[in-house]
Amino acid sequence: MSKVTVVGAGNVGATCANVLAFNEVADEVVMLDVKEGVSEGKAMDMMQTAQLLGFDTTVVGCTNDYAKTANSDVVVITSGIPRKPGMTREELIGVNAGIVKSVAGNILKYSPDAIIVVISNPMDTMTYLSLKSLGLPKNKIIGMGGALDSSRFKYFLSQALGCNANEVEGMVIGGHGDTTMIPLARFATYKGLPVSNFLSKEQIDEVVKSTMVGGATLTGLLGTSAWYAPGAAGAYVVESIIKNQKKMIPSCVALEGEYGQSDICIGVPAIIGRNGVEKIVEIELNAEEKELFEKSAAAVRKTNDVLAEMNAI
Ligand SMILES: NC(=O)c1ccc[n+]([C@@H]2O[C@H](COP(=O)([O-])OP(=O)(O)OC[C@H]3O[C@@H](n4cnc5c(N)ncnc54)[C@H](O)[C@@H]3O)[C@@H](O)[C@H]2O)c1
Ligand SMILES: O=C(O)C[C@H](O)C(=O)O
Repeated sequence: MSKVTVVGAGNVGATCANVLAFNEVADEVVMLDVKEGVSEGKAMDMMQTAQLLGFDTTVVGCTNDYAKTANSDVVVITSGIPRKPGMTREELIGVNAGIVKSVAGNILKYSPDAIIVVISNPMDTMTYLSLKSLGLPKNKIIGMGGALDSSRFKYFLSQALGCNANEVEGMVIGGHGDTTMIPLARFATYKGLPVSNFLSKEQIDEVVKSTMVGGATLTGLLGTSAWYAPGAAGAYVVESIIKNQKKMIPSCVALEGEYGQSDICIGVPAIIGRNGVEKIVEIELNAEEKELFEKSAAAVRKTNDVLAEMNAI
């Protein structure tokens, strides 16, 4: 019997729960929100698709009732405010730090063994906050950003290549921010061949730029931030945990010396399985990529420093 809780039944949380149910990733999916009746309503709506779509997962909604989340194997935290056009993710820290900290504490009371997947923004800092405030082993806290950013990278590459996105491989590491993401173009491939065989430097630079502001572009179009790919990316990480798939997923994890960094949570390739972060994969970065990674880590640290100023850690 596997159980996943999604906290925050807004755009991202409900989409994540829907994908988890549709793909029968877990036997039970619980959605929890502070808004009276919203989780219950969305859960009922999803359950009314079960016969149409043919899934057997049970979806349960609740209003702030953490007892219903008890003994979850994985808990996904999406609670908090999204940005509006023109804002950065970092500007959300003032409101979201308090929400994420209290949610994470409540979750731990009922599911002490759960693996926690943090989605709320600014995600790298919210992951660091969860790690520091919960005192859990570092393998149990995973920030989701790299799965989404890599998916966007592959999308933009496929558009430039004029090919099927499923034939493209690529990874984005670093922070989940408009200026901190590092799409690793040097390692990106189309059918196993370096994309530089097919695209000019200018085209690749354009893809990198579009990827980095992928979230901001959608926020401009939608008036709030995106949810289909973010929700699906959250479910993709959860599936690798629940089914012990041990996929290599660029994820925000605690570093202790890897990539020359310590006391930080930031995006690097990691093997994600039943124990959460099973292994951090160290890839050989060149001088330019190393410099970008150091700059990205410095920016993430600067946002983490705000947590102390707020007395959140
Ligand atoms: N890491 C990523 O890749 C990524 C991707 C997309 C969105 N996000 C972030 O995810 C968060 C949610 O985005 P969204 O579009 O779903 O927003 P949303 O406003 O649609 O949903 C957020 C939900 O959280 C709920 N909530 C607020 N406080 C709560 C609490 N204490 N307990 C439980 N629920 C609470 C709200 O009632 C709301 O329903 C934002 O911070 C956004 O920036 C991150
Ligand atoms: O862009 C945002 O603020 C939401 C999210 O981090 C995203 O990348 O879609």
